[in-house]
Amino acid sequence: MNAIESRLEQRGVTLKRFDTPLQQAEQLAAAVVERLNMAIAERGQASLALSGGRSPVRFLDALARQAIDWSRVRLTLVDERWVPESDAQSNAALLRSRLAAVFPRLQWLPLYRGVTPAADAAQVDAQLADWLPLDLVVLGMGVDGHTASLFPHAEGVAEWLNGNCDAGCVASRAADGTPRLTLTGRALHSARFRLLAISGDAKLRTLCTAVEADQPARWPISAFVQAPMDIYYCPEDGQPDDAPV
Ligand SMILES: O=C1O[C@H](COP(=O)(O)O)[C@@H](O)[C@H](O)[C@H]1O
Repeated sequence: MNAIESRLEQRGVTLKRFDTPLQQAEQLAAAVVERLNMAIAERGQASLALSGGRSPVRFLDALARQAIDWSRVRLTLVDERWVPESDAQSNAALLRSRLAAVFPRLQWLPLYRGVTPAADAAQVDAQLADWLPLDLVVLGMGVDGHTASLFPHAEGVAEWLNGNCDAGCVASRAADGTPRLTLTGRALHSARFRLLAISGDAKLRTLCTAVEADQPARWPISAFVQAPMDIYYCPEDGQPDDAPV
């Protein structure tokens, strides 16, 4: 076992390595469905929060192929760019297009509402309260160590990373200052299970640094790398040909 695996083991987290992006995507989709089916069997429905960005395309395509009672699944995002779905940056648009085969059957809670970032976050927060604890959260991570839209050293981030944060959804900003909406520690820590998907050497190095440093305000991902969580890692960061750029 190498250094990162043993560090993660101390936190009760398992790192699963995959040789190809396709294997990683398919195994991640299978793990999601297993968790959703467990929740449906126990409580009659399942709640899921997914990440956006560039990385999840293959995973979303694999998820859309899964046979599960999608009408019992409540879906939201862990974060959103404050843009309408017509914008290429929209995480909601990514989910709607890659999950097109199952999307009409899901119960969908969008983050962007088009009022103001703060008003949208307050509206989502009120609706999300009924969904907590989420059954499953699938996180991604940027090379800078951000996860969801919880960015290093952002104003408010130390509080938002905390499980006792007042709100489950807040208005945040990306490193370039653009407005975002993000779930906070209140929603992400209380999830019954978390999966983290990362690809490429650079992200694995970030994860190692984040876990080693354990300074959540600098490396927001480190706040969530704790049980219950599995990490799905592939050294290759390949996107399918039809992935949005
Ligand atoms: O801004 C975002 O970044 C992270 C990582 O995105 P990726 O493009 O490197 O995959 C993502 O998890 C988050 O949902 C997204 O809005």
